[in-house]
Amino acid sequence: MATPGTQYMMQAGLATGMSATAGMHSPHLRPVDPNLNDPAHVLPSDLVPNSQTRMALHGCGGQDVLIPYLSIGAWSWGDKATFGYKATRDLPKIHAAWQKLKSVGLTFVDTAQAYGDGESERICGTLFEGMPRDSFVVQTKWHSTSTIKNTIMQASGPKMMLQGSLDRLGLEYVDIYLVHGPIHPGNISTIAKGLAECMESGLTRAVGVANYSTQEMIKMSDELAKHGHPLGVSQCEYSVIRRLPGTSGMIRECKRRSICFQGFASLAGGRLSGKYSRFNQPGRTMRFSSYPMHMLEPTIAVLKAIADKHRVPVPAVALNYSINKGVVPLVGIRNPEQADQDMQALGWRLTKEEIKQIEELEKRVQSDGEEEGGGATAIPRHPSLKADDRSSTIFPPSATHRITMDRSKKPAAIGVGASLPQPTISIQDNAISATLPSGESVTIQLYGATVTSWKANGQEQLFVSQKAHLDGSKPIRGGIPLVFPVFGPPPQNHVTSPLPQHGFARNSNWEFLGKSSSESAETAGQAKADLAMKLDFGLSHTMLTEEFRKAWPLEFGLVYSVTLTKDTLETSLQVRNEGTQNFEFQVLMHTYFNIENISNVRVKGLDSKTYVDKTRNATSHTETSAALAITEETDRVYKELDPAVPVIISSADDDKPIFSLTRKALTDVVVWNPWIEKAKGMADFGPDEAYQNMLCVEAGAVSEWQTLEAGEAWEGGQTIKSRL
Ligand SMILES: O=P(O)(O)OC[C@H]1O[C@H](O)[C@H](O)[C@@H](O)[C@@H]1O
Repeated sequence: MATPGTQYMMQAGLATGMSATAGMHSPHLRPVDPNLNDPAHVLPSDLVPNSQTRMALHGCGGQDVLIPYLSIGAWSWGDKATFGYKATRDLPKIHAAWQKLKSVGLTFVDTAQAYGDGESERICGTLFEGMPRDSFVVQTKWHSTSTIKNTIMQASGPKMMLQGSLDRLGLEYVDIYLVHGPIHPGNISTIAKGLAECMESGLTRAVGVANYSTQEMIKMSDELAKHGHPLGVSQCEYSVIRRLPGTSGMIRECKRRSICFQGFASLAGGRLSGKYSRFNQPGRTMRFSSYPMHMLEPTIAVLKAIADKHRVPVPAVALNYSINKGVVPLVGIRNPEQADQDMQALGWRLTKEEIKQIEELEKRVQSDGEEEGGGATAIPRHPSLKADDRSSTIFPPSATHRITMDRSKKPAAIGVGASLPQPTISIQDNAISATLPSGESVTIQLYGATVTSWKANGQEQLFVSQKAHLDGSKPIRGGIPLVFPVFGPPPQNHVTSPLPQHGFARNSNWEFLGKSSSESAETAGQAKADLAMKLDFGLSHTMLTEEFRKAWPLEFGLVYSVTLTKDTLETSLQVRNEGTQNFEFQVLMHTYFNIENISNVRVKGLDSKTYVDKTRNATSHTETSAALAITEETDRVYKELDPAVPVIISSADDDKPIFSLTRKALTDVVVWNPWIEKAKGMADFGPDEAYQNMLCVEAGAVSEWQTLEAGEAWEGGQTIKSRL
């Protein structure tokens, strides 16, 4: 079985505006530097592929997989969330389209475990029935997200999941098996091992990657080579209006390594099919390259003029362009009419002048922040896997990138499911907000991945200073700043010495990696699947400012997950060492709790614990109070706590708990209140008396250093319950 809800994950990625080649999608134009244009990878000029022509793609044991120059995209088959699939209406049309395609020899289907939660693969199975096995080529994809299954299975994940795909397809082997995105829990060498096993056990003839950056693709190619296997395919978004894999050199690198480059969303979600206009916009779920149609009018006019000249339909011109550029285009086909149009992409070639005409236009339509072609919408990249030049797609190019969605064009919060009330997510001013149907909500700034609001029971649970800077100029005073890789002022003569207080995580721009609603339910215990939402954020060394990178020149990947359930807020951090040397770090979740009055709360669960009192020259003491009252400046690091035993902020009046805090792998708890003088002294703290309305109880691993070996990962987190 495919993981239930994966289609909603994919849909959520689309709904949040993530784009296939530029992370968050913006309709703002930003021309591509024409000097980046690299024609070196074009299809040899003497080759005019028709529907019978085959390309050799490198597979296991020196055997080639022969594929047509055009692939049929099967995402829409069975997918309700994005394509509104209805079996009674759509299945007969798919079968009719298949008959047409089959009759001309176009029998190369691209599907995935995630499409329609496995339904696409099942439909493919019905198409292949009775066909000789060598008369079609099927490519499917391992849904490589960090699910519990994938995490536990590591290298055996791909094979195990491929078995499920084969069951749905009704086949003994697939021709090509791709990793759907670089978001797998294991590192690339682990996944390469898994892919090698898939080939060696005869379950697939070739393997490939989708949505990888060039560097990741190279790494996978090198890792597979260690097992004696080639990387056969690299797949990213590519179309007339999204040529980044070409301009960035990715396709050239594919050519150099004899990797078949495939481009998905070849018609930009139907925008290049000629059937839409500014008066007839495509549906909101068609979010690949979702430029407003009026912006594409000049492009479509040129495509149309060329189409008329060659007496072919507009989509055939767009697809022919991809083929000319050395790309095997994938095109979603749902009915015989589309099959008819798209198959006309073959058997002729655009002239050089026509290509130039299209490219002149294309330069005007490129979107913001784009680099090269990895990172699909549905499968955002995993920062811990980044080992390169940030030349990927989900991570925009500049370390100071922001979501720059035009507010007027920005989608409102969009439900991610169809029937039951579902959580919603929205994007506002560089922040992601999630709201549960029951009303609880959370907001996370991309700056620092700082949680700045958590509303439960109709009340704000977190304190944020009225003078806090939310513009990225300073760490945010309030909410839950994340402290990494050093707590407090860094020690002298240490690798962290050049860093500012509390490190760089709270003052770096993070990437939103996507959401899931099914996984979080398991971690949240009682919460139902549709009543929990997990939002993932990523930061890797390549995303740091130059200054931070210099100050801490280690290769790392962080994934910070914020999970909202009806009763809890959970934050957890995964730290991965992506380099070749060990490193040390400290981490802390610096939660500012919103309280009515400091004199009316007590902190419990610290009794008999040793603490370092930072207000008394960092001397050590033992806590004697079972219910600690805060009556002065307090700055203590309590050590060696059992993470499973809650630290509780309770009411002094009736002893009732207000917040409880349990932890995972975080054995220290810092209690901090600046009190009167310090509060006045902090420029970003206000109003002065607000010290009475906040208390920081911070879960961390700060009294010692955590050592992380090369290639290893560490994970820790906290779960907060409020107004119990
Ligand atoms: O002002 P910041 O750098 O945000 O630090 C705020 C506080 O964080 C922690 O609670 C430390 O224990 C305190 O010593 C520090 O004053």
